[in-house]
Amino acid sequence: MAPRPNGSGMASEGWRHAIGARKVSPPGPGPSLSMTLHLPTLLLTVVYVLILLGLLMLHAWWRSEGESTLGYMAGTLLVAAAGMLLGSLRGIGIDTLSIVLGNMLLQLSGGLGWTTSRVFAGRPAWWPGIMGGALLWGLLCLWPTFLASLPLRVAIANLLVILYSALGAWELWRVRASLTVSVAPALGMLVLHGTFYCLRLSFDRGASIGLRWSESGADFMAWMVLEAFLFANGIAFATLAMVRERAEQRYRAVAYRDPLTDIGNRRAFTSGGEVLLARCAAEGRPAALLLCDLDHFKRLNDTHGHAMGDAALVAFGRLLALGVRQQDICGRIGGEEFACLLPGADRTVSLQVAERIRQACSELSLEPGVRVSVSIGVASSEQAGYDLSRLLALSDQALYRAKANGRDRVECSAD
Ligand SMILES: Nc1nc2c(ncn2[C@@H]2O[C@H](COP(=O)(O)OP(=O)(O)OP(=O)(O)O)[C@@H](O)[C@H]2O)c(=O)[nH]1
Repeated sequence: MAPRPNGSGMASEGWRHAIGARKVSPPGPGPSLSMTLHLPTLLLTVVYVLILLGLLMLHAWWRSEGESTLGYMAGTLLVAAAGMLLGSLRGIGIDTLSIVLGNMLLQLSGGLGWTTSRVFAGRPAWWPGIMGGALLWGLLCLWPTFLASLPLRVAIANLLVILYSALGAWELWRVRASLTVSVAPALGMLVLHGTFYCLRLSFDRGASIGLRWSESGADFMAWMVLEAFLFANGIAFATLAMVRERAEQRYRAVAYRDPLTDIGNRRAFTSGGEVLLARCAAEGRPAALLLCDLDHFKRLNDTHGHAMGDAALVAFGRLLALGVRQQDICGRIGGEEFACLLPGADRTVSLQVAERIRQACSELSLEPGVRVSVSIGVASSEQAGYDLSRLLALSDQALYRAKANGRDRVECSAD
C-alpha cells in the first residue's frame, strides 16, 4: 500500500489547519501589538483576488486585440486560483488529488508566469517549458516515497517556484536595454517572489526539522498565502502597466509618423522642432529651417497618375531623411510640402544644405522621362529668432519667392 501523504509541497494542511494561524507579538512589556493571519480568510481572499485579476487580464487581453502577454498573465492567475483552491482542500478525503493536481496547477501557473515575461520580451512561448514543472511534479508523485515525504515535496515545489521566478526575471533582465518601457517593478516583484521561496526553502522543511507541521507549517502557510496575495496583485498590475506603456508608445509612433513616406508628420515636426529650437536657444547655437515644396506636383499627378505622385513623395522623403544629419528633424508637413530643421546651421550652411537637397531631387529618377524638382525657402534664427512659427512663416515667404522666380531653386528669407 502506498504511504499516505501527510501534507503538501505548496499548500499543505490548508483548511484542516485553519486554526493553526498564530498571533505574532513583539517581545517586551506594554500593550502587545499582535497580528493574526487567519488562513481560511487569507485563502479565500487570495483565490477571489486571483480570479478577479485573471478576469481583468482576460478582458484587457480581449480589448488589446491579441497582446499575448496579457493572455498569459490571465492564464497564470486563473490557473493559480484553481491550484490554490484544490491544493488547500485537505482533510476531506481527497488529499492525494489535492497534493498531485493542486501542485501541478500551481507549477503550470509558474510556467505561464515565466512565459508572460518571455513573450513580453519578444520571445515565443515554449510549451515544454510551460508544462515542464507540472509534468515533473506529476511524475514525481508516481514515486510513493516522494508522495509520502513532506520535506521532499516542499523542497521540490520551492525549487520549481524559484526556478520559474528566476527565469521570468531573467527574460526581462536580458532585454531591459532594448525595452523602452520600465520593467523594474515586474522585475522587482519576481526577484522578491523568488527570494521569499528561497527563505521558505531554508526555514520551512515541514516535519524534517523536527517542528510539528500542524503548528509551524500552518503558520508559514499563512505567510505564504499572504505573499501570494501581494505578489499576484503586484505582478498583475506591473504587467498591465508595462503592456499599457508599450501600447502607448506604439500609438504615439503611429500618430507621429507619415504613413506614406515613413518620416515624421507635422505633429512630430512641430513638437520635436520646438524642443530642438529651445535647446539651440539655451546653448546659443544658430538653427535654420528649410521649407521644401515639390514643383508642379499637380501636373505630375495629372500626367502620370497618383501612384507616380506618391512614388515621388516617398523618394523625396527618403532623400531628405538620408540627406541630413541625425540631429536634424525632417517631416512631411503637408501634401507635397516638407520641412527640415537644422540645429547648429547658420545662414551659409543652411543654404548649402538646401542646395544639396535641391540638386539631389533634380537627379531623382522615378521612371525614364519622369523628373521632379523642388523649391526651397530657408529661414534662420539669425533673422527669425528661435520661434518655430516665425521660422515657418519666413521660410514660407522665401519659398513663395522661389516659386515666383521660376521654381527648382533655393531662396533665403534675408535675400
Ligand atoms: N499623389 C499624391 N498627391 C498629393 C498628395 N497630397 C497632395 N497631393 C497633391 O499635390 C498637389 C499640389 O498641388 P498644388 O498645391 O497646386 O501645387 P503644385 O502643383 O506643386 O504647384 P507649385 O507648388 O506651385 O509648383 C494637389 O494636386 C494634391 O492633390 C499625396 O499624398 N499623394
